[in-house]
Amino acid sequence: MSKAARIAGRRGGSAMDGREAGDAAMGDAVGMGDVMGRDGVGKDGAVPARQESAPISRRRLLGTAGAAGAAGAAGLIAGGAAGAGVAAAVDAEPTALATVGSAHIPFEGARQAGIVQPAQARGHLVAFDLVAGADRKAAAGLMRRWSDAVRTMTAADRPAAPAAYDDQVAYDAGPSSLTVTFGFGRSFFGRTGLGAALPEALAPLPDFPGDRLDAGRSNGDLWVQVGADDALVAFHALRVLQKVARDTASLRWQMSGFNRTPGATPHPMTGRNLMGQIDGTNNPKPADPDFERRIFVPAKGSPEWMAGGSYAVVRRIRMLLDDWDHLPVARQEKVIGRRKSDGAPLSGGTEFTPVDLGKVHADGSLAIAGDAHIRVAAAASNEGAAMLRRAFSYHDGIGADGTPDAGLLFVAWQADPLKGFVPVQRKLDGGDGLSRFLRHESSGLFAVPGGAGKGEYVGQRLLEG
Ligand SMILES: C=CC1=C(C)c2cc3[nH]c(cc4nc(cc5[nH]c(cc1n2)c(C)c5CCC(=O)O)C(CCC(=O)O)=C4C)c(C)c3C=C
Ligand SMILES: [Fe+2]
Repeated sequence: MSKAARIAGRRGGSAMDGREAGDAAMGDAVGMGDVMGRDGVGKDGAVPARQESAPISRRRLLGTAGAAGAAGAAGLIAGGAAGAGVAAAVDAEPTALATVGSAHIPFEGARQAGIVQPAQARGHLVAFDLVAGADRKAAAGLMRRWSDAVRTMTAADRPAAPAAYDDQVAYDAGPSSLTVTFGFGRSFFGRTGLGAALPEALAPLPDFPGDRLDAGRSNGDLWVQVGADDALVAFHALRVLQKVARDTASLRWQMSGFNRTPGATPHPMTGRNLMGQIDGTNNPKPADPDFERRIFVPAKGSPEWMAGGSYAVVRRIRMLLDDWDHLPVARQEKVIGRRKSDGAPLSGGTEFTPVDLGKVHADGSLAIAGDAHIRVAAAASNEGAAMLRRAFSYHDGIGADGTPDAGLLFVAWQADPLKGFVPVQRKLDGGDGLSRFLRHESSGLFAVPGGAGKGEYVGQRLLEG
């Protein structure tokens, strides 16, 4: 193991990065206690940047973050070359770069990782189909091999001897908040003879009139979500999973995305999407009394094997960025219902001020327009329907039409898609001012079971039940 990795490893344990506040608020959700020590909760319900277990002031952490790429790398390289004196200096002056690498999210738990934790800087969404002849037993073997590989890759300490399939791409890096989340698509159940265990909630999503879906990039037998705060760590995890799947499942589609790098902003804040909006503010919060019920299948839920699980709706949503960019900022704000600069609702206040959908101006006009995205999407407009949004942006160059092939890899989590994504998207499809600037290009719905315990694999209750 390299000196850099050892230094990062020593600082590892329960360390976590200085993630954006909105994300952190979400990350403070269920199960975060098993991720790391928690900081206090701010007055807006957001939590400040998480800190290392080693004493390091938040100011210093953030102050070094911007320069971390240069200073941190220089320090680590120097540590490798010049011996103990420099290594001691690196130890005494930890950098934010080392903090990002050593952040560790456990694989094992009642819930799978990658749902309530903040979305990482890098993400890959991938679907696989079982190869011809791969039956339930083969699928169980794959889920065990996948789970064991992820258990190793997400561990705080890397094994001294890498597994045979490990190409060592991420050898020098810490776990970097790596999470891997597994789901089953509707077609999986027919292929494995598990039709009796098919959840009702996996009924195909309705056709929305505005959809422009590419079937080849939609659905799939198995879904894998990889997230990490380091690009090589994320690539490595995906590559290992693909190698491990060989002979049992083949790639159906793959999409790669990104978010802001932890520590890139001078203070923690909710991230922005590629339209420039602060996105994620009004996600359900774990402190909400109905958070659990809305996002996770209850212990006594149906089917039994989905207890502690959730349903992921995955949509590749292209943003028509050239059209959007032509809109003056005031019009853009009207389309969303929030100010672009700071995410404050147009009904007044600051980012986390509750939205007042009833507010009218002196001239009688609505402060938040009738077709504003946050009005049409609000739980209050959809009989309480709610979902946890955890997205990655994507940019795959310029499309055939000469405009950016860019947008949002939108992932919505809920206990029941019929009480989350479906009613909201039905309404957005017809009545959302934002929909003129979006194109839904692919879609998937996946049953994501609860997490694996010690020695277990994800999906064991389904495959061996
Ligand atoms: C079907 C559900 C949703 C889709 C699809 C969707 C796409 C989408 N949204 C944005 C940008 C923003 N969305 C915001 C809020 C928001 N969006 C949804 C649902 C969908 N969005 C909900 C339920 C909410 C919360 C509404 C509320 O109760 O206030 C916001 C505002 C900030 C925030 O609260 O997150 C933005 C900005 C884009 C760009 C997009 C497709 C690419
Ligand atoms: Fe939205």
